[in-house]
Amino acid sequence: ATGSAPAVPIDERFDIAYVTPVTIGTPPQTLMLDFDTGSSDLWVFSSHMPPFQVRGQEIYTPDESSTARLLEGHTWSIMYGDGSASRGNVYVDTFAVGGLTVLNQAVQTAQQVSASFTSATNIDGLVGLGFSTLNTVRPESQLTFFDNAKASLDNPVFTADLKYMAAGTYDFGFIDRAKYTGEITYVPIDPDPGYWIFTSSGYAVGASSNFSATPIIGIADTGTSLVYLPTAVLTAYYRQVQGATNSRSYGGYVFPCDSALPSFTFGVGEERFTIPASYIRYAPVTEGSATCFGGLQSSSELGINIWGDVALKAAFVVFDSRSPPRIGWAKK
Ligand SMILES: Cc1c(C=O)c(-c2nnc3c4c(C[n+]5cc6c(C)n(C)c(C)c6c(Cl)n5)n(C)c(C)c4cnn23)c(C)n1C
Repeated sequence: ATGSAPAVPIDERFDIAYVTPVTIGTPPQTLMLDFDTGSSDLWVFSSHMPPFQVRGQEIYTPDESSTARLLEGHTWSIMYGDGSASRGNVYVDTFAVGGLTVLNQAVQTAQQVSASFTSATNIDGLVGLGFSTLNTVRPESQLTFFDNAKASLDNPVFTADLKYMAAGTYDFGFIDRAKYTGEITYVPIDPDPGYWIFTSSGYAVGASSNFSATPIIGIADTGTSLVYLPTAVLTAYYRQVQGATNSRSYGGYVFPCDSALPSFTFGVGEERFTIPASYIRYAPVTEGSATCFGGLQSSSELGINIWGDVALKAAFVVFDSRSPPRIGWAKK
């Protein structure tokens, strides 16, 4: 089996997050979920939430699904890198995305979500595509939809073709030759931490003329908007940007929106991927401001580097869960 589904930006002005249509239950209930390689819980806004926490999101109502079964005594609770959080109980039900159907998928129903989820009116929940070891359901952790689907897929892979200010695609079980050019460069993944962790071979500010061959260990994370890199890399980049400062009040590097920006190049093995300046001129710090927030930010407080959507949009990325798992990057 194979599947293919769109990854649609939730906001038409900036690439904040991408959502993908899925159906859950019988008859099918359609929700728009954020497919996130940085986590491993499939959770949804649900009829178990207090109504004031729901602001326009679609909700999953297990009582209206003839195939929903409560997973007695199981609960979950998750906190994300931006401090947002959610928790609740667990059902198993039929889950379908892009022509793929998984029977008895663990669907984590929210009972509580933090304010930032309530205000994200276009996100009805998340689908974790990380390794199932990260799943937070207790007492027995659950498998991701991809792990449940894997045996029936033509190949144990999924690919991300995210786009700047446009709908991209998640493909499952196959690698679409029409979505990339040249060859795919594969590098090993360390699955132990549960993330898609790989080592980038280095970076260059601007085109890859002055490439600095320094290993950068980071996670490929479709659920994170920006790129978080070591301070040394960031100072090298923002040194080239007129008026750039690391603002405590805005919580990161900002610069005048009309400043000239270099592109940013990162290495995967011998291959070089360039993030255009337009992706790094991420968004005005507030509506209409002449100060812009950078798409490259510091990972110094995070303990891990994160290649979020700003980087993933610059490539076609293959998440290959053969043994041992590996990640592939190609130009497009
Ligand atoms: C260590 C880390 C992150 C690691 O993941 C991270 C981050 N970056 N985007 C997101 C997340 C998103 C994507 N996302 C980003 C958004 C931004 C930047 N803004 C202004 C809004 C309104 C957003 C929404 Cl609704 N959604 N979602 C849906 C969730 C649950 C996220 C959790 N963390 N997160 C941050 C900000 N930091 C510091």
